[in-house]
Amino acid sequence: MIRVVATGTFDILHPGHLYYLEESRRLGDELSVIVARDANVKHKPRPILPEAQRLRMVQALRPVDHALLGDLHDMFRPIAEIRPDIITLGFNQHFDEERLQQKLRDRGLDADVVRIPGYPGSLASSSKIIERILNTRGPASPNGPVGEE
Ligand SMILES: Cc1cc2nc3c(=O)[nH]c(=O)nc-3n(C[C@H](O)[C@H](O)[C@H](O)COP(=O)(O)O)c2cc1C
Ligand SMILES: Nc1ncnc2c1ncn2[C@@H]1O[C@H](COP(=O)(O)OP(=O)(O)OP(=O)(O)O)[C@@H](O)[C@H]1O
Repeated sequence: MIRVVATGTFDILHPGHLYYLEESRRLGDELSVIVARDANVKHKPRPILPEAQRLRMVQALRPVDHALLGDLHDMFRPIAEIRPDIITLGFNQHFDEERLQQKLRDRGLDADVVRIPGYPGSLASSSKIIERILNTRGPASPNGPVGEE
């Protein structure tokens, strides 16, 4: 039984998320997904959707066997509980594979870290979808919010 763990924020789902999770699941027999806590998303604007909603949607995706909210303080705690054989990183996740692998070893965890490539498409990105909404429906757009002068 090969256990795989994937991680991410998953704010506003798109085909890039699905591709990352499908490719992660293909590497093993069981895929667990750790969804980032609202309070821990500090490297970019806070998610639009609250963590419980992001979790519920990830849980419903076909490649996903289990989904859980991450720990608030220690990112290695869920990993220590799941004990995966493989941890996948998405193409734009800001972790260095070797440093992460070393930190895992330091904690007595011997998962392999595998980088999954990107899925093409200008709207395969939560931030690009938000940008498009603002450009096409925001107050300054030609189709700005209905009912506003
Ligand atoms: C091995 C690993 C474990 C993680 N565990 C947690 C966690 O327990 N709690 C959490 O809030 N974020 C955790 N994260 C971070 C997020 O799930 C996510 O990867 C990070 O916020 C980068 O988000 P993005 O790629 O969605 O932008 C973990 C990331 C990795 C690589
Ligand atoms: N187009 C894509 N192709 C492959 N993997 C992707 C793609 N978009 C996101 N992922 C992966 O899905 C996981 C969750 O991504 P995340 O929630 O950061 O979405 P995002 O669309 O990259 O967000 P943002 O645009 O705000 O950076 C990460 O591992 C990320 O690398």
